[in-house]
Amino acid sequence: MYKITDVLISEEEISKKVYELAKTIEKEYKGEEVVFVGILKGACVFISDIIRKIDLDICLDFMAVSSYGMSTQSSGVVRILKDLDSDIEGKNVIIVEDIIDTGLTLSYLRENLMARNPKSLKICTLLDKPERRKCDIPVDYVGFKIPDKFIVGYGIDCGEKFRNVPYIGIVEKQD
Ligand SMILES: O=P(O)(O)OC[C@H]1O[C@H](OP(=O)(O)OP(=O)(O)O)[C@H](O)[C@@H]1O
Ligand code: HPA
Repeated sequence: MYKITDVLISEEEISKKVYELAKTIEKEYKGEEVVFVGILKGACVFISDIIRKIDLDICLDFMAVSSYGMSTQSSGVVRILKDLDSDIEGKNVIIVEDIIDTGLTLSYLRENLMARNPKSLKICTLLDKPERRKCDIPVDYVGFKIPDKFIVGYGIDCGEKFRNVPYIGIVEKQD
């Protein structure tokens, strides 16, 4: 059984960072349309919060992928469970992720979306765990760099639990 043993990032810190990221993106895309692609399920809370702070013409779309299943280890195999509803050819696209860990999910998604010929493709993640990276991936907007701990909350799960926790917590296995 997994339990939250510590708070890593508080609700207030998240909210401040989400606002900062939103304003950076808003400035960089002034006068342009942007398609925000949320990666389900983990990014559902982050994308809902960030788009409401961005004053631009935006479209919202989602992809659902899974590489962790019910475990705390990436399977390394990324499965698309739901594809985009819209065509992104010629569009500015920002992939919105909750966390980059090994980088395998984003590396697969980036290649997959680049093949659809967007005008531009950038990556925005709330959390980045650089110590665990298995492949190089350019990340344009990062909220927090975090240590190599398994974390949950703010949309992020462990075995489908803890997504509704409003802060980022560290989980550990308890007997
Ligand atoms: O960098 P990586 O090691 O590939 O890990 C990052 C991915 O893992 C999590 O998704 P998960 O497969 O757990 O699905 P979920 O978002 O539905 O929880 C997370 O939301 C990222 O998409
Ligand atoms: O630390 C994590 N927690 C939950 N899901 C994850 N997927 C990749 N890393 C993590």
